[in-house]
Amino acid sequence: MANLVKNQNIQEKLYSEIQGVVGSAEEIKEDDLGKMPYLKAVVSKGLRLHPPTHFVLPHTIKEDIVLNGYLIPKNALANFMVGEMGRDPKVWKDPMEFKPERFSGDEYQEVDITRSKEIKMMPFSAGRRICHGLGLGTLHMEYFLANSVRDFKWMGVEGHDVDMSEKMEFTVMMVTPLWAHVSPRPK
Ligand code: HEM
Repeated sequence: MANLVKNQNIQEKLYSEIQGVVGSAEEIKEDDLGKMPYLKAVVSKGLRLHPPTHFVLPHTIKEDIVLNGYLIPKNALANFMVGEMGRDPKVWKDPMEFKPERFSGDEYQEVDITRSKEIKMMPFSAGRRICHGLGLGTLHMEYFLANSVRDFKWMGVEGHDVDMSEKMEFTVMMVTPLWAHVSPRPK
């Protein structure tokens, strides 16, 4: 939401997509979400830059392996820097830019969320221990976002610039909570 408050053009593009799919229908249904590639791109972009957790759960190495010349011994504990992966300038051009277009169309297909082809970001982790709530979590994010943007316009508040700095708590939180004027959109 912070990125949509900061980038009103992206919020409006998202609103147009939602309007194009559901018009003035009372409720946005789960089936409608599948017809909204830009919505999915906005959610993916948010997860790439701001995964709720910057680490996965620790994993135990089952046998000695050599990775990039480094020995990772059996029984070592390994973790994955999920936050850093999504911001890696070797993988992502302008990594700190919030540009959902990057995930639209063919490129969106390319960055498959289950990471079966390649791993460029892994907010839900990857492989056998991938988050069991991936489907439910994604559905909730898309459903919440689509309904929040369809029914309300989210705008910044004077004197309260959107501050994207983060702090680590149980999950990663904003240092300065988001301030926004939320006004109903015309039906
Ligand atoms: C945006 C929402 C969510 C994100 C980003 C997320 C992310 C993650 C991550 C990174 C892991 C660690 C996986 C690993 O160790 O490799 C994980 C594990 C897990 N998540 Fe989620 N999660 C989300 C929502 C949910 C929800 C809604 C549920 C349940 C309804 C859930 C259930 C689980 C479970 C059971 C595990 C443990 C999997 C295992 O160790 O085998 N998650 N999640």
